[in-house]
Amino acid sequence: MSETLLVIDEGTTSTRAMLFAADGKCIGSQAAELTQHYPAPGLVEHDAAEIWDRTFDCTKAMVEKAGGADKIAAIGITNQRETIVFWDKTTGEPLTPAIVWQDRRTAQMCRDLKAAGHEPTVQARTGLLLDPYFSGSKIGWAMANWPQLKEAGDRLAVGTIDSWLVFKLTGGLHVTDATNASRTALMAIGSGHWDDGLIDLFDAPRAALPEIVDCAGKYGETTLFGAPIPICGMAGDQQAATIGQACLDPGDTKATFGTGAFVLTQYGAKQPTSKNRLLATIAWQLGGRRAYALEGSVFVAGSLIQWLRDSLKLIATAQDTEGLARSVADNAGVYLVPALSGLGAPWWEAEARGSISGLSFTATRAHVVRAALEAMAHQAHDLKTAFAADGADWKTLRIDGGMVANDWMAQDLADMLDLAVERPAFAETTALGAAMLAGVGCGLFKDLQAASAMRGEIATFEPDMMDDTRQTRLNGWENAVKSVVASA
Ligand SMILES: Nc1ncnc2c1ncn2[C@@H]1O[C@H](COP(=O)(O)OP(=O)(O)O)[C@@H](O)[C@H]1O
Ligand SMILES: O=P(O)(O)OC[C@H](O)CO
Repeated sequence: MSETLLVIDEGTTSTRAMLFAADGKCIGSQAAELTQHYPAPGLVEHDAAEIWDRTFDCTKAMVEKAGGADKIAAIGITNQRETIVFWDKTTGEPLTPAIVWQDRRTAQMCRDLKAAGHEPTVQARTGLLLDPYFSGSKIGWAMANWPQLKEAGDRLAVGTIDSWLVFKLTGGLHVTDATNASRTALMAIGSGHWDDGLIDLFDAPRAALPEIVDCAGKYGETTLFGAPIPICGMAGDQQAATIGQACLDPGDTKATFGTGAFVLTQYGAKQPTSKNRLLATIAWQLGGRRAYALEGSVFVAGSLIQWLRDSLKLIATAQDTEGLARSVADNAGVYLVPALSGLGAPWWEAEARGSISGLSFTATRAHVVRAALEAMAHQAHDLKTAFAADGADWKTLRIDGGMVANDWMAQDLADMLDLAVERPAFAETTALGAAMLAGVGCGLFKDLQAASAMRGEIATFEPDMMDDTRQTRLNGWENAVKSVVASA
């Protein structure tokens, strides 16, 4: 049997296909950018047809690189979560733009549902909060505002990106994995089934929803690339990174700094309940058994660096941030609160907007850029406090994502969190986690523990900061957050 695993990693800003050997070595990668559509302030859309076309091209390139479809043991899929696609089951064509996880169009709907007292029920059943981030309100909004969806009748299919890609790859299979389903606000995470009460609350079309399946197994196969290739692994990208970082034991914690930043602490078989506005989510489901995680979702991380580059033109490339941060001794009192699309955990203030404060004539471009990078550790510190209050103390933090190539930022995280921060030499942990799941699903590995041998070398950043320096920073951050968040 071939031991090569092909991963499709469909992220917010790009889609890629990668090839992995069973020892975790990455033997090929092909990526393509995705167009971000911003039709109005707060609205973010993708073209699902473009997502499929780019994904198909990247996958085809990797099948060719492997030497043909028969050289591939299995496909694993991982994806941006919560983003919702509507398509026609008979034509396989999207019926509307995809509404992206960052989209805030349902802020009012969520406020109204909250005012009507629904949040405690939503939180108890789904582990989530009433926020436009999750798919449920997006689905309800689309059903009410895009008439072609009701007109499609029983031809209508709804799903997150995993569902959409599996449908296209297999030519009709309509499934979603439990981790992606756990982000819709329509699934009861205790049972792993769609919840009729939540479906009614958001006015979602029950018959158009996919079947919920495990994160590993033989779901179906694709014949689009010559010989059939089985699809054997599926998980949302943050859950896949949790697996790729081998966070398999309760307490193990990872933080991914990509477009946003997402911290997940492995919780084991018991469903967590947060009293500190963190999320309870499914880490994976295997053999019908669920492992849970506590999650802190931060909406703006790498996108802040892109904004400094593209809108403020303070830097030419994201890499420039490291040299600029190092070029000054401290932040000169400048703090940046990156609430450019509201604040996520632990504040959940959809209406909050960003700030740069503490400016004096001493402040330079380097101080503002440094303040932007420091904001990552400040946000992580807020999460660490919230996780600890929920009984989940971090012992170390395993980091990944595009931003952590920045050594200065990795060290600042260790310093501000006062924790050892571990960075794998191979940073594509999301894809690695999907490869591990596909390996389990096709029988290459007996379980995730065995698959975790795919994880490679780790570099450790040890904390090296005086307590009073850390405290000064935290005080400055707290004041800056208070000025943009009513509840702080
Ligand atoms: N050296 C760097 N320092 C800071 N940020 C960086 C650096 N390199 C890349 N980034 C940021 O990382 C992000 C890309 O990370 P990635 O994990 O690929 O994102 P996603 O999976 O969300 O599309 C970009 O927003 C970019 O600005
Ligand atoms: O595509 P990413 O890596 O920014 O991840 C997006 C998250 O899944 C949103 O919840």
